[in-house]
Amino acid sequence: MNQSKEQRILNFVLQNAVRGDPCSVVDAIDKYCSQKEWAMNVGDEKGKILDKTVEEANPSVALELGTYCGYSAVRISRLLKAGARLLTVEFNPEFAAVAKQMIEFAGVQDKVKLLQGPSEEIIPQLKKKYEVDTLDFVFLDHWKDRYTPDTKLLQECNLLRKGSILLADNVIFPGAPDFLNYVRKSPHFQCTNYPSHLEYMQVEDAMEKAVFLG
Ligand SMILES: Cc1ccc(Cc2cc(O)c(O)c(C(=O)NC/C=C/[C@H]3O[C@@H](n4cnc5c(N)ncnc54)[C@H](O)[C@@H]3O)c2)cc1
Ligand SMILES: [Mg+2]
Repeated sequence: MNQSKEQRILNFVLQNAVRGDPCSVVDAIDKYCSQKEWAMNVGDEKGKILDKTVEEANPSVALELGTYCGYSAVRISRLLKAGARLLTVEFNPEFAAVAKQMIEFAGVQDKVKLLQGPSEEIIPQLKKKYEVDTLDFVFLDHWKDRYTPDTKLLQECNLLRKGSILLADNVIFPGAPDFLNYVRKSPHFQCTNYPSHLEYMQVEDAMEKAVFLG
């Protein structure tokens, strides 16, 4: 059975990155996906915006929606302080299997918990099953039409506190117009837009930061 693109990306990392070195894993994925096969990782240009936002949040508990191959899970977790953790949600079993190996190779498995399943089912379980009180940082990078319902779900489940930072990828391309409309119109969020480009391309894209005001 021939390999998937995601397995080819993982193999390139296993052969070209340094075990236990998250930066070398991130660089290897960017190298492969910019030179060989495009893939929907957040990439290095938007990755730098992600880094700055994670450093601003300095989260004890972070959530990622849409693990895919684990690029941003490795990128985020390499910046977490001792004892902090990232919960990352992925419902495609093939992608979850690749991401699990990516996370272990990078050596960040003690900081990252990969939750396999749909975000709409997992979010309501975070408090009781995963011992979350509130989330300090949330990275949204899953199906774009899930950004708004899942943001509302995070609010309904009391998972956000004053100062919780949401960061959404792709608000220009592929676009998340209803999400932008929702957070920018809501009195509960203070929003900032960060223009950038689609990963590995010269296409306009942007990230949106939405700070929960309580
Ligand atoms: C053809 C084409 C390709 C790429 C683009 C440009 C482009 C650029 C980008 O940066 C992109 O992030 C995207 C994009 O579509 N991302 C969707 C990412 C989904 C991942 O998350 C998983 N997932 C999706 N919904 C859920 C859910 N509820 N619960 C749990 N996991 C979920 C999936 O299983 C995937 O692992 C697209 C435009 C057009
Ligand atoms: Mg994306």
